This record gives sequence, structure tokens and C-alpha cells, in this order.
Amino acid sequence: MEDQPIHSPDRQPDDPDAALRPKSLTEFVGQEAARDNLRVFIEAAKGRAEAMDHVLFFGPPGLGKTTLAQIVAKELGVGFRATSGPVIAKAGDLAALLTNLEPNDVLFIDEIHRLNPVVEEVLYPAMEDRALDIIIGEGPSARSVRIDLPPFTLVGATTRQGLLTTPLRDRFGIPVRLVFYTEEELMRVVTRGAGLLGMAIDPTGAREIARRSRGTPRVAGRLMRRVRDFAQVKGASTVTAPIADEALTRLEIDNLGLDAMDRRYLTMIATTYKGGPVGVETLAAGLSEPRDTVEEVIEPYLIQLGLIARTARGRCLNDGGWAHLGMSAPESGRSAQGGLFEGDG
Ligand SMILES: Nc1ncnc2c1ncn2[C@@H]1O[C@H](COP(=O)(O)OP(=O)(O)OP(=O)(O)O)[C@@H](O)[C@H]1O
Ligand SMILES: [Mg+2]
Repeated sequence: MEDQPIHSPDRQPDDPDAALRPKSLTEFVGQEAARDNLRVFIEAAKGRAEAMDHVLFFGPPGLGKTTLAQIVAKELGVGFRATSGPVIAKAGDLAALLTNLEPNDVLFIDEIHRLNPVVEEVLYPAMEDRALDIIIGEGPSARSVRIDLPPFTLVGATTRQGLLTTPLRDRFGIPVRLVFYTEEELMRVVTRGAGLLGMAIDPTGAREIARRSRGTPRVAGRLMRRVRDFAQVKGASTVTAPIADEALTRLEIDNLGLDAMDRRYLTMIATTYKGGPVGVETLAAGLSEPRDTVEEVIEPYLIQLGLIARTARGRCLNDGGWAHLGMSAPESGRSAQGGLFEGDG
């Protein structure tokens, strides 16, 4: 808990992920558009007794990509094999996975943007023609052999859709973008989760946790456990808004749901760079965080809240960002911001 911020949407070892994971599309809260689409494709594939088209889930961490992949397999009534981009080191590893699938199975590849390019080449014909082209032998006697594969559904997940190569992206018939959850949706996630964790919570307590969960079910699950611990030590039988507020404030999660790292990020743009624009590399160095973490974990929610803007020339603090810090934009910073969007591109 020391090095990983309490509020990071990235998976941490003691997260109650498995315990809280919904098992069906109906149980899965939110992501209405994604669920409606998936339901149609699942029904159609089942009706024809065929493999469903390949699906790509993309969006920030902790929004339910892995959960939905498992649900898709379950609702299709087929087997589920899971792996991840960095784990498939060689073309042969992928070939072994693919040739071991049962007809219509789901093969889930997490972090698919991190596939080795050689492996990715093998995936193209597998996705398109259900075939593997394997080179046998070396030198002049080498020849290519084509192996037919069972029909299967590839489900890919990525937090970085932009890092996917175009040929790979184009081979997914069903791209599904996951979005941050609304407060109402997260209230349902919290209420459901509290039931599963055996935690008594009233609607005001659920709302308080929901509001401060960064639009992310994984964060909601984690905050619930911390609040439960706090309530227990306090001797409170039910989690109410004041209890949740006190617990979350102690964890340095503010009223917008931002944590200490978010505030350091905002403060750095405000004070060191007078509101920006400032490059993401510079910010990452200043925060001692990898650039990926800044782009995938910190920024998406701040953008969603409208506190910052990502522009071609760098990151800028918006009015909401200044207001949240209780500061006002310097005059020069304002004019720099004003001229920003014209020069984009
Ligand atoms: N719609 C939902 N309703 C209830 N719980 C959810 C929902 N979506 C996700 N969760 C819970 O949030 C946690 C994280 O979900 P999941 O592991 O699917 O996220 P992810 O998008 O795969 O994250 P990552 O990008 O880190 O792999 C799990 O505990 C899951 O049960
Ligand atoms: Mg996942």
C-alpha cells in the first residue's frame, strides 16, 4: 500500500476482483451500449452455432474488460482460455494455444498491444482464415505448411487502443469501448459488492463511495474494503455517508475522488508550468512516474472531469482544474491557453 496509491485503478494483489466479478451480462452494471451490442452478437452466434466474431475491449484499467471477456465465453457457453500479450513470446506459443482450442472457444489475450510483432503476424491469418502458416525446416529446404484451426473467438483487451497496429485493429469485427461509470452505476456496483462482502451500508454511504471511486469499479471495490475496516474499528454497524467520508478523507481522497497523486499532477501544471502547456514526458519525470502511468491511469479521469486538456503542445489546466486547486490562472497563462487550439495539429 505504500508504493501503490490506494486510488490507482491498476490491479493490486489484494484487490477483491474475483469475489466481486459479475458472472452474467445481466449482473454486469453499466456500459449499456456495450452490453446491448454484445447481447445481440452472442444471441446471433448461438443461434447459428458458430464462433462469435472477434471482440476488442478497450478503455482505462479497472472498468471491466477482463470481466466482460469471461462473461462473453460464459454466455456463449464455450470454453475460455486466457493469456496476455507479453506472455506469448514466440510464434510457437501462440500456435500451441490456438491448436488446443475446442471449436467456438474464446481465447482471451489481455494487453494485446504488447504482442511481439512476430507473434502478431501469425495471428492475422489465424483471425482471418482460421489458419496457421508454419515454416518447417531452414534454408533452401524450408517450406510453409498451412494448418487449419477450429473456429474460435479472439477477445483482446487493451488500455491503449492507439498502440494497436492498424492490421490488428482491423481484424476485430466487434470493437467495444468501455467508458467511466456514472455515480448512479457505481452506487449499484457498491451496493451489490457490499452484499457480497457482507458489509452493511446505507444508500448515503454507497453514494459517497461511488462519488469518490474515479468512475472505476475496481477502485470502488478497494475503497469499500478500506471503509469497511474503518467502520469496524470505529464500531459502526452500518456504513453511512459520514463514516465513508471520514474514512476516505483519511485516505487523502478528496471530494471529487482525486488522490494525492492526482493533486500533485494538477499542482505541478499549475505552479511549475503556470497552467501549461507542458509535455507529458516532463510531467512524468517531475512526478517520478512512468509516462504510461500518467497517460493511462492519471490523465483519463482528470480529462473526464474536465480539469485538464490534452493538446498537441502538451497538457493544460482548465478552469475547473484551477478551481479545484483553489487557485486562479495567472494572466499570462491564460493568454497562452487561449492561443493553444489554433496551432494544434
Ligand atoms: N460492471 C461492473 N459491475 C460490477 N463490478 C465490476 C464491473 N466492472 C468491473 N467490475 C469489477 O471491477 C474489478 C475490475 O474489473 P476488470 O478486472 O474486469 O477490469 P479490467 O478492465 O480488465 O482492468 P485492467 O485494464 O486492469 O485489466 C473486478 O473486481 C470486477 O469484478
Ligand atoms: Mg483486465
